[in-house]
Amino acid sequence: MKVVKFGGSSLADAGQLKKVKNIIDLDEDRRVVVVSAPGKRHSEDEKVTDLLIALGTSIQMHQMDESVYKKIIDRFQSMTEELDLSFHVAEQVKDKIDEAIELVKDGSEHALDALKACGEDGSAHILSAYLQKAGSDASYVNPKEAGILVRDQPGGALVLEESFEKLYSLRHRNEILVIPGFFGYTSEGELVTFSRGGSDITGSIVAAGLKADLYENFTDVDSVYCVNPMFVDQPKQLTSLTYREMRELSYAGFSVFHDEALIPAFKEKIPVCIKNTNNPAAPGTMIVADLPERESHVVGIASDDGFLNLYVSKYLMNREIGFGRRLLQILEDEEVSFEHAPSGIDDMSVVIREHHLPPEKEEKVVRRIKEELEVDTVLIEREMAMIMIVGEGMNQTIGIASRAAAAFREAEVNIEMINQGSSEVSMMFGVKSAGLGKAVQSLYRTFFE
Ligand SMILES: Nc1ncnc2c1ncn2[C@@H]1O[C@H](COP(=O)(O)OP(=O)(O)O)[C@@H](O)[C@H]1O
Ligand SMILES: N[C@@H](CC(=O)OP(=O)(O)O)C(=O)O
Repeated sequence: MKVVKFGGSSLADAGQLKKVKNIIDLDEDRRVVVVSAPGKRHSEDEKVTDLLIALGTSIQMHQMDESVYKKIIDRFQSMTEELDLSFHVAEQVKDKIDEAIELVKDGSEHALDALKACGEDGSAHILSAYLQKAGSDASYVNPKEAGILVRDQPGGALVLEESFEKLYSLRHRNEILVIPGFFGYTSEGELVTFSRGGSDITGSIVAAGLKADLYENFTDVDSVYCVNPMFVDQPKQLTSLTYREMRELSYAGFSVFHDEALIPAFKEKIPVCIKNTNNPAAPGTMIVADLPERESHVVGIASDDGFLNLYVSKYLMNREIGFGRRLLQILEDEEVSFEHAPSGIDDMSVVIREHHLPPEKEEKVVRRIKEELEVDTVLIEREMAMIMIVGEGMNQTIGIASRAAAAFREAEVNIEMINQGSSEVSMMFGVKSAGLGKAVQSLYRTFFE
């Protein structure tokens, strides 16, 4: 049995839904389908999830944006009309959106998540109705009925272990099951969404729970490329990757697959295949537990910007037991999560995503570090980018760091920070955001051309 997930780009309009149906029809093992909210139809378009968030925010500010509401309703309505579905389907989707709007107006804690989830829920209602109309035995299955139980963390749900056993009982159902992605329910019955892009997580949880033979993730590219196609035209396609490589690459910027989505599939050793809805015949990228040793140890270069470096120095820091713990404790107290923390003899850097330390928090964090740790210097450098080169066996291979350093030199980009060691499959470089594109292109030439 295969669990198939279709991303927002695969559900953007009626034409895309027809392709989705054809893909399901092509393989009778594709019995469980997880769907995202309608995504962008063209580069200037808006994702339904973004529209729902904008709508929810406007309601919270007591100025419901009617034009956004209309855009959302129109998106779903035009799909149901083009697919020639009963008007009841569009009504059902609209009723759920209206119900969630009332919750936001009442100011209830989980209301924004309930509204955000309407995109995926609408897609699932429409796809299941469309499959039924075409004569398939298909049902809509709500994540509550499926048994997707999560920890109560609005916008950042984490799956609970008991979900997997409950999901297994879905194996007894013979029809095609269509499950909306992106959300689950707490044990108290509250709807909570995963982080953005979280339908990939639902797909992985469902595949793990059902002990599927394969988790197919359909998107809008033929494969995972060795570098974000935003930086390099037609980069090399990757036919296979290990779970560890893909997790590092997606965490560091390969947005094609959510980094948290690897873990459930990995635990059950379910292979993941990334495929293209617009070209389903292409083999895609397989993500598996182990691979035979490859000729080139670097398989991918991921990158992301929007980081800052919190730099702290203090003479004889190396002699002060507990310094690192106390620095990180201040960040924990102020609810600031960090990404990396490379250290020297008398100094330490903490790399943080910029949005986790907004200027209003920065002032307090810096003051506490100065007062409580009595440091010599504390500096915050914003507009930083991180580049991660990834590959199994890379860290046992001599010369990778020197080739990377030469690539940075050729691009005339200064390396602000290097971190290698903790992860056996990656090496991280910090650079100023302005040099990111040039550095990634130069690394691509060095390792892939
Ligand atoms: N290394 C990469 N390989 C392939 N695609 C990538 C990579 N890095 C970023 N992407 C982007 O990810 C996009 C697909 O992810 P996403 O937009 O979330 O799709 P979906 O709508 O299917 O969920 C691609 O169109 C591409 O622009
Ligand atoms: N619709 C949600 C969840 C998701 O997974 O979407 P997509 O498949 O379009 O990345 C979001 O935009 O975050």
